Amino acid sequence: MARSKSEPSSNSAPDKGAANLAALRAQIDKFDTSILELLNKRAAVAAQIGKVKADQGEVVFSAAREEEVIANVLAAHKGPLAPVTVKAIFRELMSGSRAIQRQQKIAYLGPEYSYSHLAAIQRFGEASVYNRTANIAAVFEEVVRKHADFGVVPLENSTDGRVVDTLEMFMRFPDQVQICSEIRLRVRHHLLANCAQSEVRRVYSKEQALSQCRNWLAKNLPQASIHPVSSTADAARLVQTEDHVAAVASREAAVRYGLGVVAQNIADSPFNETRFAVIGATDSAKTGADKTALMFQINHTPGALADVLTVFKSNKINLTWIESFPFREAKGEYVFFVDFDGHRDEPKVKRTLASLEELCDTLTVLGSFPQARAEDE
Ligand SMILES: O=C(O)C(=O)C[C@]1(C(=O)O)C=C[C@@H](O)C=C1
Repeated sequence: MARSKSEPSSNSAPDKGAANLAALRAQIDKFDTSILELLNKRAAVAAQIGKVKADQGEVVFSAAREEEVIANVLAAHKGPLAPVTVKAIFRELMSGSRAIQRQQKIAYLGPEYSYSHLAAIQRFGEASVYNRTANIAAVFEEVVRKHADFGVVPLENSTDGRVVDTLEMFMRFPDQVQICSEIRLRVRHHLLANCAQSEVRRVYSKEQALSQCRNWLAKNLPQASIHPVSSTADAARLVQTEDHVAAVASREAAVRYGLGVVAQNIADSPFNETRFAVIGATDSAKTGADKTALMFQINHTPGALADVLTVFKSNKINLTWIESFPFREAKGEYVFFVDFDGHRDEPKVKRTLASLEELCDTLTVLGSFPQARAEDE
């Protein structure tokens, strides 16, 4: 039968396109097989490293080595993949290596899909086991009792400042945990609901998240009442059970609880980041781009803090964080928390610590650890 003019012939453009697509996909399939083979070869080497570490009584997670791996691959990377993608792939690979060596248990402040949980997943990947706790004290207790290998605790938020519960626990367990890694998590608040924005009558979230979105909520949801709850993830859970309600929470919480993202990035300040500490039994080896965290007390005399700061200045040490915190056991006394650039194994840091020992009533090195990159660095 004669082909009508409108019928595509076998070598028409759509057919060519389909053949092209099939050929390109065949190339991808071939690459995937080669990549998989290489990934499993890498994992087999990681398994051997695991045996060496077990023989030497070394811990599985090496924050310093993981930073080195990421730095190496980013330095060799030429695109077209985005660097964040490369970073995520290699973080996940190392999560898989650790799981082969010995599955790591990570304690975090719950519930699931809280920002602490997201920070923990960012550092430890999908192949770790996560234990959620009801409060920050319990994260420390899990690590101290060795029920968890590591704990993830929030230190400070760019809008709300320090996290009091965490600082208090460092005071309560001064020599029993060490900071081995830090995590910088961009906090992105969204309005989650299963109804239209105009139908929302109540908004739930954690106090801090509500305060970080106060102007947006007043302008865009004037009809809704605001209700603080224990966490952003809990707020998302509540939206599942009530009508005409919304939560301020993460995109991950929307996925977990099957909610729509009604409005994106609703925080009043465009930059919102929380810095977390990873606590464990030991701190981290030197990488060349490290930080050290200290906690100290000084006597109550004029100029005592200035003397301490002079020690940092004369050793050319850059402070990155300082907090004073009232000491519950003695009225009017303060404990200071300081972070600075450098590792406690560097000579100038050793000199600084020796001078501080002389000046301070108590001095605790909370740990040296690699400086965290921002999420998009
Ligand atoms: O180099 C090591 O110590 C390893 O165990 C290997 C490896 C990796 O997969 O590259 C895995 C886990 C460590 O935290 C660091 C790196």
